[in-house]
Amino acid sequence: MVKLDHAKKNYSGFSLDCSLETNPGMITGLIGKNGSGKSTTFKAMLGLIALDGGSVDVFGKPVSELDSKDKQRIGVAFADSGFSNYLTMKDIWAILKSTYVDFDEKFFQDKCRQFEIPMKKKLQEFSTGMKARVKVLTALCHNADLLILDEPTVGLDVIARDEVLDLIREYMENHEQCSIMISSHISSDLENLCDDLYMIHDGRVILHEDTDVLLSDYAVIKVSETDYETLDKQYLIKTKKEPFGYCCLTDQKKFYLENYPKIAIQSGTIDDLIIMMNGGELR
Ligand SMILES: Nc1ncnc2c1ncn2[C@@H]1O[C@H](COP(=O)(O)OP(=O)(O)OP(=O)(O)O)[C@@H](O)[C@H]1O
Repeated sequence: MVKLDHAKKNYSGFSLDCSLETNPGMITGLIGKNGSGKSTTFKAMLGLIALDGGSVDVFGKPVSELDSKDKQRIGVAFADSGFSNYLTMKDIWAILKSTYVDFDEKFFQDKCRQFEIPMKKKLQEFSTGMKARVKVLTALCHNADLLILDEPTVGLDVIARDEVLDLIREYMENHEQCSIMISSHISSDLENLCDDLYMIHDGRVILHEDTDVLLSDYAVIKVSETDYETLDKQYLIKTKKEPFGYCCLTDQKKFYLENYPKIAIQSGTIDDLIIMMNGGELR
């Protein structure tokens, strides 16, 4: 549904060169630390920045050729809601209704009620959590086929984060053929939500894998210097020198469990993977 093929963007001190794709029926996550290029990637996907190279296709055509009908099929939540802080929820409701042909008024009303979003207060009086819910609701309210959600949970406490993630999950259940691209620097948010994950670092995709595979086949191996010498290194992706010896990342956990029953092998969490992929030496 979206395909970036070496989409390039150069800023002073930063360059993006990103290839990724997301398909119908899938929630695809983009993980990376601050400044790694997540928002720039999303802006490229929406044609909001001029590329310095590569291509971006959405719904099978170049993003620059999307017509207004195509754009109706996209729901977007960016860091900035795009609405003036002087608007009330009632104003926003009217704007959404006149903007989107397929605006789902009942969904919007039900969710505003569920989240106790005040209708007559100005956005500037809303809490961070309230603003985040509004942002996601505006992306989800018009039955879009493609959702692009840039850090929808940023700045939220655990409960608010769960509510937003549940909202996204529920949307996917009700729109089975839709495609969702979501970014976060909080890996646990995406671990339980996404079908596949892209890890981005310094504007480059450094890992792409199905979430299930990441959680089942990847592992962190900790070994002394002596054990490291005898370790079969063919399935190690990264190795980092530590005071105790070496910390290694593998995508073949089973192989090391079967062949080295005595060494410490931990099923990697996504955070472990990020730490290992962002440091250490590639093998
Ligand atoms: N318009 C711009 N002009 C110059 N530099 C920019 C511009 N937009 C982004 N950058 C730089 O590009 C890099 C990537 O920024 P980007 O916002 O894509 O990262 P991010 O992964 O979304 O970060 P965060 O998690 O902090 O939102 C940063 O170094 C940023 O300063």
